[in-house]
Amino acid sequence: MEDIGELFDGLFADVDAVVLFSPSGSYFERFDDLEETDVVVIATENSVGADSFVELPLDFDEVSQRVKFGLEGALEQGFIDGGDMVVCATSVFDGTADTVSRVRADEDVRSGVYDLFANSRAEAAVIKNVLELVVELGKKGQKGEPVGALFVVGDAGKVMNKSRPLSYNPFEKSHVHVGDPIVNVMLKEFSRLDGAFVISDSGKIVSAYRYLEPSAEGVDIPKGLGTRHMAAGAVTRDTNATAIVLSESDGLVRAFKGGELVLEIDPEDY
Ligand SMILES: Nc1ncnc2c1ncn2[C@@H]1O[C@H](COP(=O)(O)OP(=O)(O)OP(=O)(O)O)[C@@H](O)[C@H]1O
Ligand SMILES: [Mn+2]
Repeated sequence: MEDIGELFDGLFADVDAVVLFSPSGSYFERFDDLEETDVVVIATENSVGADSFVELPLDFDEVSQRVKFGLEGALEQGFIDGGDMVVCATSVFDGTADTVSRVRADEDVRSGVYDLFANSRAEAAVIKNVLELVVELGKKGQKGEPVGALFVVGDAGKVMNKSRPLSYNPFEKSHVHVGDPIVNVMLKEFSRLDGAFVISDSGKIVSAYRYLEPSAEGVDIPKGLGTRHMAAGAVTRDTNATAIVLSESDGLVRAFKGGELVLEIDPEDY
């Protein structure tokens, strides 16, 4: 009779690399001297001191997103090669490695989500701060009401040139940055009004209430999304900005880069 290990042998056959998501130190050490198989660690911090390390900007709740982010990062940093067979160990339940996925790291896994953090014009921490703010706004709404919001992050000069004010800019001449708790309260308050927020590469709030007027020619966003999302997609094709959008109608948070939808998350999962 076969034992369970043999039955699952196929999962581990011909593996080029093992990817460990947020491993404990002792768990990591057991893998570290594997022969012929590379070990890559993906976590918010490299607390185990791995040589091959990809930084996770947030704990993706959905495993497929976590794995995509990790594999894109590992490909980008050259820890694995396109076409490699990879086994990922991650946690779905209580923080210990309880789930294994076998994935081929080809171009199909590239959704652009790693690229969003690592290769946006804006600093990765700024993207992360905006994403956190938008997720929080999506969870709680504003005064209990669902609210929509559009943040255009990075390449602010060009974004300002492709937009016009809908009202006076409350951030005119101020030097405040996203991520500051008081500023985040203000941003949430202003999100009830129309238009987009424009944020610089370093996180400075350049403007609220901007009406974006990018050329939407050739922008291909999923059907069913309205003008806010169209403007978000289009402005990221017309400039080097990244757009992060909270939908008032379906409550999801989406990010666009290079004219494409690269991330879609449900704030309730975070
Ligand atoms: N070009 C634009 N620039 C800035 N803001 C815009 C633009 N177009 C729409 N918006 C904002 O988006 C809001 C919602 O518009 P609309 O319902 O068409 O978008 P949507 O993509 O369906 O978004 P939602 O899912 O939040 O409803 C508008 O009230 C406006 O504040
Ligand atoms: Mn709408």
